Amino acid sequence: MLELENITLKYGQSQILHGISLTAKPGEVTAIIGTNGVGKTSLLKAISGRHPYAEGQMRLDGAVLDHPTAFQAARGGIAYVPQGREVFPLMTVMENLETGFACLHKADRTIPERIFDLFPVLAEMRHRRGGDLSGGQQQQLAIARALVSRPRVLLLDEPTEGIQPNIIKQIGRVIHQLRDEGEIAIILVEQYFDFAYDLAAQFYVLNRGEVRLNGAKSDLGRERLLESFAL
Ligand SMILES: Nc1ncnc2c1ncn2[C@@H]1O[C@H](COP(=O)(O)OP(=O)(O)OP(=O)(O)O)[C@@H](O)[C@H]1O
Repeated sequence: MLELENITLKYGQSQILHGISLTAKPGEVTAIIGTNGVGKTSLLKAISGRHPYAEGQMRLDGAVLDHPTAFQAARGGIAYVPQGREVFPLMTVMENLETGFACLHKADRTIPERIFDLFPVLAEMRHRRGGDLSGGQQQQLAIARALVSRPRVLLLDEPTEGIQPNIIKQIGRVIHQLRDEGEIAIILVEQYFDFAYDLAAQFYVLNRGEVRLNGAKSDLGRERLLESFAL
């Protein structure tokens, strides 16, 4: 379980996150929603060590992760699929997947076969260059690369952005499957409300770097979530 307590984050003098507390449990999707610029990506950057949080505490399965670097967060079991995917265009699909090895001990540096069960298209395209894949295929590759490190926490930043509807469905099915296996806590930042609503059990609605509303989907209900999301 990932726990954040009163996390703040600054870019220089400008404070972007103002005391975010959040819990994400294995076997559940926790959605972070909110309009543009409220701090969703910044929160994922804080969790993944891409940008250090200023104050607060982060714990994974009870152990404090004290201002981890990106490497330490990844080694600790936190995998990040960034907005825009960041696939290496000149490297093959296999080489892109192997970049997921960076945080692993040598003995663990294998690509689990199930990656290709989850994303059969990547098996077909394993020798193609990342830059030759469609946007949807690149998104699948970015998720697969994150899974190579066998994470306990998977951070997904707008996985549906700019993706065709049929691939969105496939990505949704994979997230369902990972969720139902019960091993990974999935944190989903998403602007596509129905996609998040279908997958997530817990919601955090951000506004100007603060949690405006949070709770279980079953308690909050669709109308209330939609209303707060739109504000
Ligand atoms: N590297 C940076 N330096 C300075 N300000 C930044 C930086 N990155 C983001 N910001 C600012 O921080 C605020 C929050 O940005 P962030 O990307 O976290 O929001 P978001 O909710 O993910 O938005 P979007 O949905 O558009 O991605 C914005 O005002 C943004 O301009």
